[in-house]
Amino acid sequence: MSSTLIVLNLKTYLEGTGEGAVKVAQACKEVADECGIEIGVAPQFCDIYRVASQVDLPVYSQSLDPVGAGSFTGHAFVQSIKDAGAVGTLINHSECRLTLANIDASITTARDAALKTIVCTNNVATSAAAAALGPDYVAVEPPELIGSGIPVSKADPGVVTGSVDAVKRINPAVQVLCGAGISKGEDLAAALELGSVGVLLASGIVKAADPKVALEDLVSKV
Ligand SMILES: O=C[C@H](O)COP(=O)(O)O
Repeated sequence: MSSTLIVLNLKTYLEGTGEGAVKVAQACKEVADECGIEIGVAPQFCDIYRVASQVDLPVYSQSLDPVGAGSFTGHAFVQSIKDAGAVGTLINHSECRLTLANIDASITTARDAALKTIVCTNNVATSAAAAALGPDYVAVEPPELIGSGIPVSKADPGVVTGSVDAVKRINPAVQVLCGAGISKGEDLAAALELGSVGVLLASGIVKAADPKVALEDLVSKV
């Protein structure tokens, strides 16, 4: 496996009782095995167990709450997420924003449970701030490009290179992903050329007529 990472966020695109998530995860696994690039998937909370127990690939939670065991209602508890089979979590996705203090607490909560952390950011300044908190990855995604089909690597390359430079300066152990509008092989290739180690993406693959064909295109130029 290369050190490139692709994380496919299923958001709330798929209805049903998890069969759709398993099917897309299976496509991710097959393409990952074919191309040697790590591909993870972030399903709905209630699908984590089903996906992780049926498909051998890295499963991420779409978020978590920094609460422990006990008197907490309506929260995404880290131990349940981990026991369901997740290996990591997104934090502060632009569709699930947190305060700085909660980002910090979520990273600590995930790290204490040995879950990998991907903190989403919206610009260079927030990428720098996130890097200071020491997650495994910062994923920079300009919100206006999310779901647009216009790839960040083409529309706003500066936010990727700026985030890579800022993160490297502040905490070289943190790796940078980028996302928003990524769907094609040329988008992933450009993202890597800009210095990121991979991509966080969703609609271009999940909404494709055939997600496996879309994934094969995505990895075709690296
Ligand atoms: O989590 C994924 C990002 O929000 C990107 O979404 P998108 O690929 O649909 O633009």
